[in-house]
Amino acid sequence: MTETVLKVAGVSKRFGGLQALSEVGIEIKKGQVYGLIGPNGAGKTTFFNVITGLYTPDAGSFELGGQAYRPQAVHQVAKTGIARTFQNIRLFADMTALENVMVGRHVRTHSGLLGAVFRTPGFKKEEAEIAARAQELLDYVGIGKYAEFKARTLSYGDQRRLEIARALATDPKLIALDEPAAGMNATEKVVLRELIDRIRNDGRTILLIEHDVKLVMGLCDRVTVLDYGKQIAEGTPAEVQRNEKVIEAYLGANAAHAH
Ligand SMILES: Nc1ncnc2c1ncn2[C@@H]1O[C@H](COP(=O)(O)OP(=O)(O)OP(=O)(O)O)[C@@H](O)[C@H]1O
Repeated sequence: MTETVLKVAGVSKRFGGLQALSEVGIEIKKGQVYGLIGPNGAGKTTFFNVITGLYTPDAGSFELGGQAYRPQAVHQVAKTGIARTFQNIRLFADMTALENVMVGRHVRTHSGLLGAVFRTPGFKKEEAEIAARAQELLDYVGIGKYAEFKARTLSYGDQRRLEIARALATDPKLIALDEPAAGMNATEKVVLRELIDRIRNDGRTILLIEHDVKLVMGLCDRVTVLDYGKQIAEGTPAEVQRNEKVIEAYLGANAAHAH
């Protein structure tokens, strides 16, 4: 049996009078790409924010790599082993690409603040190792030649890849990508798809929110569909595509957009 990486059950979250999530649960196996889709406002980002510690849930149980965890704070969740990217890119704009990835790696280092302040030999050795690893990750996502460029000078697609490199730097059990294809052109999307495929084939496990249904259907092993905070379908892409509730939710959303 394949190992379960993330198992969450009964996640609920209310904002005032709005039930943003009602008892949502997913189980992601090692090596899977798991998709989270649904019309605008369905609760996808809220669900991401809950499992990564940005929002406190009203209810829910959480297990990562077979260990219960409480998603209380973003840095704790990162240490537990979930790394994420954001819908609105969050890089250190004036730091270089390499430095941005090095920051991600510091989640797993030991020298600490005093080592950094006094620049101890242990710290310097560790820094050199971190820089080398960061460069490897930049090469891996295909932007190695921009290592010394400031993050803000990179193209949109390259910034998204840089975010992925930074997430990988934490050696996560699960990498959570929040709309990685947003704002990308067709060519960039093809490259992104290849990258996500490669990350999976290298043994990583990925949770993906994505609006581009074609990308999700082509890439994901399993998909959960949310609508108004409720999980209306779960299964393989082929299964959810022919689910009546899913068809209705999307047709309804399209009809709403038309007005
Ligand atoms: N911090 C918040 N305070 C109040 N309401 C919120 C908050 N965050 C989200 N919501 C509401 O919860 C609902 C779900 O929003 P969410 O952003 O999770 O949806 P989504 O599926 O990610 O949508 P999109 O595809 O547009 O990003 C929406 O009605 C939204 O307005």
